Amino acid sequence: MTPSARLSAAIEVLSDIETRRRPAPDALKDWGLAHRFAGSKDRAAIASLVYDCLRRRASSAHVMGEATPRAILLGALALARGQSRAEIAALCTGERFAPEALTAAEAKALDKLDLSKAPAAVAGDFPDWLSDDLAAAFGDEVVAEMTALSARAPIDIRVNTLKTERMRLVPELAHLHPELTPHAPTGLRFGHGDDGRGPTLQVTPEFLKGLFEIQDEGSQLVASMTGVGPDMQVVDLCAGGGGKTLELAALMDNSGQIYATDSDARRLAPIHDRLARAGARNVQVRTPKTRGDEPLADLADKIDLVLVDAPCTGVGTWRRNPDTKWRVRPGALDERMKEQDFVLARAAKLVKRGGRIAYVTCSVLPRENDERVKAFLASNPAFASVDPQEILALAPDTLSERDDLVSPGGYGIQLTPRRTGTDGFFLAIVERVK
Ligand SMILES: C[S@@+](CC[C@H](N)C(=O)[O-])C[C@H]1O[C@@H](n2cnc3c(N)ncnc32)[C@H](O)[C@@H]1O
Repeated sequence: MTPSARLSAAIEVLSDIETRRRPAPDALKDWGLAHRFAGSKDRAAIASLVYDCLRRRASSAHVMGEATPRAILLGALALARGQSRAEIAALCTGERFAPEALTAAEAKALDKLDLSKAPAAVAGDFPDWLSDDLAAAFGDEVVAEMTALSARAPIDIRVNTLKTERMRLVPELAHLHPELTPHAPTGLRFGHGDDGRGPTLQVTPEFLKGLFEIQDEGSQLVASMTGVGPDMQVVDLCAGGGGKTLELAALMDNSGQIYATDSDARRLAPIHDRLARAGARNVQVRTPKTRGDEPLADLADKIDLVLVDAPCTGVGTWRRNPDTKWRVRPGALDERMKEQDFVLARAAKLVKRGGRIAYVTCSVLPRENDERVKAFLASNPAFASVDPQEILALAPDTLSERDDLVSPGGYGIQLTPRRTGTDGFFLAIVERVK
């Protein structure tokens, strides 16, 4: 397919997403099935275009003066990809499979790209109903922060120190052009090609041998800033597929004991293969037998550190999942907050005196972050908040002096794409003092 034909395909997929309110992955899959001539490179390039459009949906519609799929695509080529009006005009020729030529009004809009009068939710590309939450998180910086959260994310990996070292893996992956992550000491970063595709790391022999995991640098950092260390008794209470469990095992150098569980046995299932591949040997997986089963009852009052990698809206991962930002509803936030309170209460039962709970979300919303910690402390007088400065002291040198990372409510640390070049992650630590 020509680059122009890919634009037409992206417009088709966007129309499907808009008119039938479909999740982007489903619409893209259906398009691929209906257009079997399109190769994998075409499909990836079209997906990348569609995701760029979703990243900048509101601002693109604003600069173009209308919210049609075509207008959003044209605006996103300029705003997300930095293409000039002339470059866009050269693709939109109206010939064969190319989109129609630019109208005079479209050409003018692309020359101006005027966002000066756009409200914050439009300029920062987020749903209007989150305006108050995001203003509470970022104040005057909301547009700058949310624009950074609307950009494309790099692909990060965590080198598995149970099997190798970062500088040993670099030459093995040299053909994929890795760079060192700026902060995480065992991370490597990969960029995207011009068509928006990143390297397919999962098929490399190094991945299959368990030498690395795909994990955003922010996720790597928060796990390392929990203060986890060798010989501890640790619970990973919301282990999911085990992304952070694997990192905890590496940080503990396979010593001590990690108990990994999740209320959803299906989400937990892949952890077994991942642990085996990574060579993690200090992890006991506790799978709930029935809904509401407590597979950790024997661990009450025994644990040094409980990691609560809580279910959340995932606002901090919008760079990777731009579709979800237009789909998340207020009811979902309310639901996640209830779950967060529930898992924190569950964690409290496990911690021994002097032990800690590390509360993590991939969100930037104070209602899921500082406010949950505050509510927890109000109903659990045996716990006290650990000073964020103490958490920062556990961070790599590049971050340990960064007072700007303290969260707006003062209970934890907030990473964001703009501040740290990572996904948006929150970490707070509470200690059982009585
Ligand atoms: C952010 S995800 C975990 C991601 C995982 N830690 C990782 O690094 O790959 C949150 C998880 O919390 C789980 N969860 C939700 N409610 C829970 C509860 N009450 N107890 C334990 N896990 C829960 C969800 O099933 C989901 O897998």
